[in-house]
Amino acid sequence: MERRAASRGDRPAYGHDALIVCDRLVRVFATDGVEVQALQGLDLLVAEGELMALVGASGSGKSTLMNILAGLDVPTAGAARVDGRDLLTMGARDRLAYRRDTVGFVWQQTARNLLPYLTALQNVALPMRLAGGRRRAERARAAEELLAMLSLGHCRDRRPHEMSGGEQQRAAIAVALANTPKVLLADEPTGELDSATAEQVFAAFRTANEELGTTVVIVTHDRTVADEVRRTVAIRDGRTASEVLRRTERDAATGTESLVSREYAMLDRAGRLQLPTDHMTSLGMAHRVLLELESDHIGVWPDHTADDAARTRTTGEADRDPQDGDARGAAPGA
Ligand SMILES: Nc1ncnc2c1ncn2[C@@H]1O[C@H](COP(=O)(O)OP(=O)(O)OP(=O)(O)O)[C@@H](O)[C@H]1O
Repeated sequence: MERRAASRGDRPAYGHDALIVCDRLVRVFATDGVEVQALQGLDLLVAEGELMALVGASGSGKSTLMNILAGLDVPTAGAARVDGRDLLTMGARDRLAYRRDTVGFVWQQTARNLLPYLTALQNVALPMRLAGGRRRAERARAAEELLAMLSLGHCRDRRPHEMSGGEQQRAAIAVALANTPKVLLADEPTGELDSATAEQVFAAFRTANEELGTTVVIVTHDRTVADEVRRTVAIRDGRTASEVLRRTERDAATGTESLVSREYAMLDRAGRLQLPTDHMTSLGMAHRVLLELESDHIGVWPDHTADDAARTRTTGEADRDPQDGDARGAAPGA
C-alpha cells in the first residue's frame, strides 16, 4: 500500500508538460431555470508547437471550450491551464494580460476581427500599442513583417472593406499574432469562405505555426482543414470522444512516402471509452458489449446474448452457455 501511494506521489501531474491542459472541464449554463451542460468533464492536452483541429456536431461544446481557453469565459468546475496559467482562479488583471499576451483569437465573422476604419497595418499595430513597450517605428516594422510573412504586403494601407474575405481573415491572423502569443485560437475561421480561399487562410495558420512556433487550435467544420492537420480531436456531448492522428510513413522497400491516418478513442482516467457512433451502428452495438482481454489488446464484440437466449429457447439447447458461444463465434479467426 505504502509503495503504491509513494509511486502515485512520484507520478507527474496530468498534462504536466502540455501547453494547454483541460482536466475534467465542466461548463454549465443556466438560463431561465434550465441548465445546459455544455462541457461535461472534458479532457484535452495540447503540446507546445502543435497545429490541431477540433471538430464536432453543432452544440457539442466547441465554442464554449474556445471561449474558456481565450479567457473570455470561466469554467464551472474542473481545471484549465494554458502556459501554466490557471484559467479558473485568474483575477481580472491577469486575465486581461493573458488575453493580450498569451492567446490570440480569430473569429469566424471577418468583421469581428478587424476595426473597419483602420488599415491592415494599423489594425496589426494596435494590439502592440495597447501592450506598450515598443516605439511607433518598431511597431510599424513588426506589423509590416507580420503582413509580409502572411503574403499581405499589398494590403498594408487598405481598410477591411478594400480587402477580400480571405485577405481579411489573414489580416485577422496577423492581428492575433501581433504580441507573439504562445497560442492562436480560431473558431471556424474559414466558415464564410470558398474552398480555395479557405486553403490560403489555412496556409497562414500553418505559416504561423512553422515560422513562429505558435501553437494553433482551430475549430472547424471544414474537411480540408481537418484533413490537413496532424491531429483532429472530435468533441461529442461536451467531452473529447475520439481523435485522428496522421503521420507520414515511408515504405522501406520502395522509399515512397504516404500519409497514414488512424482513429483513436479517448480513454478517461476512470477507464471510460466512447466508441464512434458509426462503428457501433455498423456492428449493432448498444447498451452492452462483450469484452475480451488478449495479451496485446482488448476485443470488443456486439452482445448477442439476447439473440442466443432466444435461439436456446427455440432449439432447446438448454445447457449451452450463450455468452461463451457468442465470444467464440464473434472473435476473428476463432
Ligand atoms: N451563453 C450560453 N447560455 C446558455 N447556453 C449556452 C450558452 N453558450 C452555449 N450554450 C449551450 O451550450 C451547448 C454547447 O454550445 P457551443 O456553442 O459550445 O457548441 P458548438 O459545438 O460550438 O456549436 P456550433 O458548432 O453550432 O457553434 C449548446 O447546447 C448551447 O446551446
